[in-house]
This record gives sequence, C-alpha cells and structure tokens, in this order.
Amino acid sequence: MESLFGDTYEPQDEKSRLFADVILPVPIPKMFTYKIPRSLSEDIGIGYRVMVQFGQKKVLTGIIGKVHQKPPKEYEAKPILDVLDTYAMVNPLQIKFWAWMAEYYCCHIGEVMNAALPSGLKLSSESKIQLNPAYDSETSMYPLDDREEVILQALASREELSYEDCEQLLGIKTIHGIIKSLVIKEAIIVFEKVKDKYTPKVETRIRLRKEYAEDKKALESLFQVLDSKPKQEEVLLKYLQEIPVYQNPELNTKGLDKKAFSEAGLSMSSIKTLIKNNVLEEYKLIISRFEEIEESDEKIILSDEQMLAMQEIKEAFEDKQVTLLHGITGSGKTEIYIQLIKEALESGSQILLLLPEIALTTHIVGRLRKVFGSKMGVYHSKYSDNERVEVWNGVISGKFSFVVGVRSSIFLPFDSLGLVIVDEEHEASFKQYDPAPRFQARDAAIMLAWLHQAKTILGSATPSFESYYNARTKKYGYVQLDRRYGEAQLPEYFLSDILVDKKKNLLKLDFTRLMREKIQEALNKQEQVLIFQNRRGYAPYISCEDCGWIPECEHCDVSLTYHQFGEEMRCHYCGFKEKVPKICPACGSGKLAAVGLGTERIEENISLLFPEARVARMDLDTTRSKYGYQRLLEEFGAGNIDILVGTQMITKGLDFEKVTVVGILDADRILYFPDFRAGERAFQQITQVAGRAGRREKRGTVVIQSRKPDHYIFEKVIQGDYKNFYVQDMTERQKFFYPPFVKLVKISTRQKDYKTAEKAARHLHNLLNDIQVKKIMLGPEKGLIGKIKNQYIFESLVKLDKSGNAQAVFKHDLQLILEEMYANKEFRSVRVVVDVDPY
Ligand SMILES: Nc1ncnc2c1ncn2[C@@H]1O[C@H](COP(=O)(O)OP(=O)(O)OP(=O)(O)O)[C@@H](O)[C@H]1O
Ligand SMILES: [Zn+2]
Repeated sequence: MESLFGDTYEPQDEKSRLFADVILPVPIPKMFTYKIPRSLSEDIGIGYRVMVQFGQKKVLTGIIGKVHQKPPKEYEAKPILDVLDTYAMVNPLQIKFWAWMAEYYCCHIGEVMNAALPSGLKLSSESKIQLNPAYDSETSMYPLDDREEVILQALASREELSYEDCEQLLGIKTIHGIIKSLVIKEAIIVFEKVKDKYTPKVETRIRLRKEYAEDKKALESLFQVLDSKPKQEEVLLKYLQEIPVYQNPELNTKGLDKKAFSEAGLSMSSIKTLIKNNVLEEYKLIISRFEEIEESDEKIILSDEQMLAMQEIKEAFEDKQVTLLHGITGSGKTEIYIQLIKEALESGSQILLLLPEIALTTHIVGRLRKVFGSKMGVYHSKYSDNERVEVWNGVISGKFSFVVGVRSSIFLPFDSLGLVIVDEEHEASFKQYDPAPRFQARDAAIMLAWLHQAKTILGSATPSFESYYNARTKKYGYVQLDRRYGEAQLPEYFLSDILVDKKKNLLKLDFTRLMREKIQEALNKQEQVLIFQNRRGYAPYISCEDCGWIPECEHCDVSLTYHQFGEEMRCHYCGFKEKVPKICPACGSGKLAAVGLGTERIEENISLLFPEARVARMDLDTTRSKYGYQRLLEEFGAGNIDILVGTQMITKGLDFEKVTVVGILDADRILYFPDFRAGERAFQQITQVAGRAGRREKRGTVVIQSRKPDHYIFEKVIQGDYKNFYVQDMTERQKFFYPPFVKLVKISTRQKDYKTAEKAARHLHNLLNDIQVKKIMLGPEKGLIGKIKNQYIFESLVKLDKSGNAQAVFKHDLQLILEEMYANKEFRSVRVVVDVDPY
C-alpha cells in the first residue's frame, strides 16, 4: 500500500496490513496465516514459495495460496521469513485445483501440494555449523580434543561447514557426537540453511575476447604473436574453424563448448594461457537438459472414418465438455489425437496428453516426437528431479505448450489448457492408491480441464463402464470408430483348455499344444509373439510337497513370491526379502517346490520349449533403470526379440507391425478377482492384449489358455460384444448398489495391535453410520489383505446416494469425526485412511 509518509508511517490497525495464507507440507487440513513484512510486500503473491516459522522450532517452506487483509482470530500471525522465488512457481488455477482435490478426496491441501510439486522444487533445509562468536579458546573452560580442533581450525577460514564437510575433514562417517560436544562446549552454533534441490545444467564455454572478435586487424597481429607458440595457435585455429567470426563476428557471443577442445585433443594448458593473456575468455552457460529436435512436416492423411470421427468430436464439443472416443484396438485413435493437438497448438492453447504408464509413454513419445519435435514436453517418474523441474519451468515459460505424461502431469503449471486427452482412459493405473491424495487421474483431469474451460477426450477401445455410462446418459459426447485402420482386421481367437491337455499329457511346461503350435508357426515365419501373464517373479509361492507349508511375509498377510534371480523370496507389498530355505522349516522335508507361474518362469520355460527363439521379459523387475522400457521396446521394434513375455505393461497401446500371435497363459487369474469390477477388467485386459496382434495386413492370432474355456466372458470378448456385456454387468451393479449408481468411499483403520485396530474400526463405523444421509454401509471387516507392514487393517465400505448432497454432507461430517477420533487418547495411534472412489 502506498503511503504519503513513506516508511515512517505505521498503520493504526492491523487491517491495512497484508496477510498470506500459506500451504504447508503438514497433515493439518487448512492453510496457515502469516504476516507479509513490508519489505517483502512488493515481491510476493499467490504461488510464491516462502519460508515461515512453524511451531517453536521448525522452519518450513510452503506456497502462498491466498493474500488478504484479515488477521487470524485465534493466534498472532508470525511474519514470513523470506521469499524464495522471483516469479510464481504455481498459478492461481493450480491452487484452485489443489483445493478441489483435497476436498473431493478427503485429504489435506498440504498433501496435495506434496504430490504436485516435483521434488526438485521442494526445498529442504540442511544443518550447517559456524563458529560461535562468543567463543574464546584461551578462556574456555573446556579443552577440545584433536578432532574438535580440526573442525574449529577449518571454521577459522570458512564461514560455515555442512555435516558432510566435517565428515570429509575427519574421514569418519558419524559426526553427530563431535558436533554435539562442540555445541555443549559453546564453540559452535548449528543453524539451518535452505537449499534449492534443483541445479541447472551448465556448460563451460570459451569465446574470443571482444577486442579480437570485432577487429580483424587485431586478430591478424595476434596470429603473428602466436607464430612461435604452435600449441596456442592450434587452439585458436580450432576455434575459428568452428566459429567463423571472420565472416560473422556475432557468432562469437555464443562461443564454443570447452569440451570441443579436449575432444579434439588440444592442450588444456594452452587454453589456460590464452585465457590468462586475455585472448580467450571462459564463461558458464545454463543449458537445457533436453536436446533440440526438429519436427517433421510429414502430413498425416486421415482415413474417411477418422475424418468423420474428428468431425463428430468437434460437433460433440459444441455442447459437451467431455467426449468419449470409443475406437477399437488399432483403429487409429492416436492419429486423430495428433490432428486435434496440432489444431489446438495453432490456436495458441496448451494441451495435455495423459497416459496410464511409462511403458506406453515411451512408445507413443517416439511417434509424437516426429510430429512435434522438442515443442513437446514429456513428464514421468523416470525423469530425474532436475529434468522434471525443467519441464515444469518450460510449461511456465511457454517452451512446452504440449505435454505428454503420466498421472503426475495433471499437476504441471498450465495456465491456458485448451485440450486434455486421456488415452486408455479405462486403465486402473490412473488411480493412485497410496499415499494421499488417493486420486483418479482421469477424473481429476476432467476437473482440471473444466477449471480451464478446456475440452476433454477420453479414448479407449474398451471404455470404463462409468465413462460409457456417462456417454449413454448424454453427460459426455460419444464417438465411435469400429474398424481398424487400413486393411487390418481384428484377430482370430482360440480357446485352449488347460485341463484337457493335462489329462492327455499334452501340457508341456505350462504351455498347451495349441499354444505351442501357434507360437512355432509365428517363429517359422519370422513373426513376433507376445505372451501375457500378470504376475512378476518366478512363481507366486513356494510350497512344501510333503506338508503343504507356504512361506509368508513376516510383516504382511501374504505369501512370498519366489524370484529365481537372487534365489530369494520377496513380499510385493513391503519389499521384505528372504533366502529360500534348504529344508521345510515346518516338517524338515527337502521337497520344496515353486508353485504357479510368474513372468520369470515363463521366460525360462519358453527358452526350453523354443531354444532357437530370442526371448525377453518386460515387467517391473526388468524396467527399473531409466532407459529400461525404451531399450526393450526398441529391441522388440527392431526385430531383435522374437518372443516378449510381460505383465500388464505389454497389454495396451503397443503398436508393432510384426506381432501376429498373442498368448494369454492363465486367463482364469484375470476372471476370478474379488471385486465388483472383475468382469469389466477381465473383458478389458483380454481385449486389449489381444488387440496387439495383427495390426497390419496379416490377421493376428490370439490363444487363451483357461481351465474354464466356456466362461461367458470369453464369448463376449471374442464376439467383440462390449455393449451387451456392459448392459448385463450394469444390471448387476444396479441391483447390488455399485458404481456408477452409488458413490463408494472406503475407510480403513490401521494399527499394529489387532484388537485396537478392530475396536477403532467399530467405533468409527458406528459414528459414520449415524451420519444422516442416504447410504448403505458394509463392514467393518478385515481387509482383503489383513495385515500390511505389520499393521492390521479393517475396512468399512460406504455406498452413498448420488443424488442430492449426500456426498458433501458425508465428507463434511467425516472430517469432524476424524478430528474427534484423533483427539481420543485411545485411538490416537490408529491411522485412518479415507479412499474416495477406491477402484
Ligand atoms: N491416417 C493414418 N495414416 C497412416 N497410418 C495410420 C493412420 N491411422 C492409423 N494409422 C496406423 O494404424 C496403426 C494403429 O493406429 P493406433 O496405434 O493409433 O491405434 P489405436 O486406436 O491407438 O489402437 P489401440 O487402442 O490398440 O492403442 C498405427 O500403426 C498407425 O500408425
Ligand atoms: Zn510384506
């Protein structure tokens, strides 16, 4: 606020002061109000990162969510200590989006912030030490030992030291004892220093000094001087070769990467001399971590069907915010996206293409790069922290107006989205289960688009039933593509009965005869095969053939998965590992056998059955490295792999010309899953993986192994009868009150002690039951997995009426009940997890 009296003016009342509500990374459901000191009021606003005092001892960094003039009622606002940015890292639309997410998914806005910010933008503080100015070694009562002396001496010449510095100085690993002792002896002070985790990538560059670059005569006489110094002359010549300043002096400003000299084998000491003699100069340049890629002007010509679909999408957008693009596998949805993205870019708006998995992102990015070059940003967890900050900043600066990414990319700082595309919208991996916010990225993306007044396309060959429901009830637009692009046909299906083959002794290493024959045929013709099994590791478990003992995790209620690699058993829930015992600890028998099929074992079996084939495996274990996916997909695309075994990673979106056979080894595992969506998921998974086969001229083959080949789902999949399957399934859901007819909220209580967990669950359940809204409550029951990481789990399921304000009222009361629970001594140690739309 401008004041006539300049700085000497003191406002009469608090009201004319500015306050900021700051979002802090703490599990408390609100923002905290701080005073904006006058000295900072010019450089502060929504979305700036600030440092504040929290409680007695802590200094935290948070983000300003709101600026206003209302002092807090319950406490005296403390001042903001410092601003960390020169521009807003987060825009007001994002804050709105976070607030919506916290409210809808019943979590704290600080938790949303935590999920939203790439860790490179989160500040951490580091403990440092400095000399205590009051300390005098002559008069101190406490003598220092040798190590303490070393540290004090170092502090005499350096203002501060980190703990790490001290460790290095002394060559030891644990420094805390020594630091503590120095503090007690009042020789040093420990303080916190905030550090930015993001470090820009810098290149050291060399250029000619201006005097020479802009004056040819000076340059010529320089060469005369260097005549007797051939090594320096060589350096200069190299520079002029690469940067022809003779022709164009302006080129000199950008200089040359210092590495170019060392790579050419030139003498570094000559460069040093030239710098010292003011001929060359060295400077640092901040460069991007992403290389520049030119887009091609290759034109895509859409087929008549695709053109029509595009037209229909645009028409649907006239009165609908969301349109479902239901196009069968291989119908060419990606090409339609590309066309729509191009048009949106031309109109100057931002675009987000959301994908369910990194494997798929890697695959599609290859295709999109050719069209969009480096205008397109990519965002996922295999990127380093620094790279993610650069994408974030690139969205702010306008460098990336189009981003392709997974779940977390909905949090990027878009300010003018025009189009959001969610591909494979039915995918379960859009849901984040842990930690909070437990959000569904597709649903959140629709909300995000709505905040921007942008349009959303949901694309899938097998839409989620809730999206299809929304399309049928005209909430969403609906566009269909029911032919594959070009000459390609849908694949031919074969059901293969595992039990029949077993009886006839035709089952070899878990492959039926039909499966083996079809694979062999493909190999003979140099075609490729995909084998799908949704279970990683070697075998689901190990069992004693004599007494039936099965090893279980010490911390969770699950059996351990056997991984042949490393000869160990692992818990897929908590990461616990154990060596396989030599004899059964229960009965002493030596007959321990691996039971069941994981991807590792399938890979091994294939190598035994088809020794000539080149086999590879794609699952979580083989794609841990940064380029794991890319390498496998490239190798497969280049034809260096004949058979690729994989988990759900290989089921969707992949488009490889030479894949003609797809095998599903254990379809029953997909069918029988205790969930109301089991049928829908089975239909989707089988159709999707089958859809990888025969995507060009040659028709593909799909072999499904099952113990129940006459299950009705197979029939529906084979007929491609999505609609009737949907109708049938929906009648069940309506009858038994499942989404989309009700809203589900799952509430689980977790505690190390079984009894307390159960008691808390009952207590909470009763309180929730009393909330006056239309609802059905199930539970509390022991969770499907009763114990994870030593915590016993009990669950209540709430089915809320979708009409009226049942949801809002329930969520509001739930908040109060939880606060009460936490205030109750008995249940303070119980963790309550609320999951809205837990599927
Ligand atoms: N207009 C077009 N011009 C040239 N090629 C096309 C065109 N449309 C589609 N294709 C090709 O057809 C194949 C299938 O297309 P695409 O991968 O987009 O299918 P999809 O609908 O995404 O299928 P899925 O749901 O199985 O992922 C791709 O190889 C794609 O390049
Ligand atoms: Zn475990």
